[in-house]
Amino acid sequence: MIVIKNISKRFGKLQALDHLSLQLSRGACVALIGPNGCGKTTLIKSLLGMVLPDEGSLIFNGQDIRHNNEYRRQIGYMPQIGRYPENMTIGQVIGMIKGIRNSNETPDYELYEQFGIDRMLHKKMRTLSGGTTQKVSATLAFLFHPPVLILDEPTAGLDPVAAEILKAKIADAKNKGRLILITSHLLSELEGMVNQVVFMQEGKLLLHKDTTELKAVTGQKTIKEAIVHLLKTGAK
Ligand SMILES: Nc1ncnc2c1ncn2[C@@H]1O[C@H](COP(=O)(O)OP(=O)(O)OP(=O)(O)O)[C@@H](O)[C@H]1O
Repeated sequence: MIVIKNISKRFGKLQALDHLSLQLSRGACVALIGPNGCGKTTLIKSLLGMVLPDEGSLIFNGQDIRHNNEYRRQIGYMPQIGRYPENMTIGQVIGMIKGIRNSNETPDYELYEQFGIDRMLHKKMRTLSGGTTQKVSATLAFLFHPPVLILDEPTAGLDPVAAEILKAKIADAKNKGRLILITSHLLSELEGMVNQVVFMQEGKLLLHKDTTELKAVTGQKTIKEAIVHLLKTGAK
């Protein structure tokens, strides 16, 4: 579904992505992990067309994304920090996004209902807490039934009840065969949610493995233990 071929991106002297290749298929729920500054967000932004790689190509459903903007309609994106027009209310933001989308399809209002967004529609974006902004971002990411979801630290800042609601929604999307890419530093949160791990370091892909295989080759029980083991032994 997504084929990343040998992409590199420099910011001045800094090599944020370094000849990275990766294939992601439908039904995969992938944890994108690695130390701060290793290039995870740059990779995500490249997939979204927000960062232009210096070299390499990104193929979405067989088409190079440079020649086709339409592919973006198929991706639901939840940014780490959602930025919205601050004087608009939640209701106006949701209405605006639906207007831009201009689709006859019935939106997915499950998160909207579960997060109680209907009771907060009048609130201005600038007055929202970080967690409420995250709820709006999550609602928008899932609103149009996207076959691909890119979630940047999705549960960071959410209260435990909201985090469980979102995790159940991610599990449901996974069961429906969507492709889901999640970045998180909370490795224990990813346990039971993801079925593949992509580990990046200094802009390079260090490993891409099924979670069962990762645990088997490292002899560890959890993703967290397996990654710590790999980092200590330097093995791949
Ligand atoms: N627009 C930019 N201009 C200059 N440098 C940038 C820019 N965007 C990212 N970088 C640099 O590229 C490197 C990779 O950043 P990126 O945000 O992709 O890392 P990350 O893995 O998402 O980090 P974190 O885990 O902290 O979110 C960092 O050193 C960052 O400072």
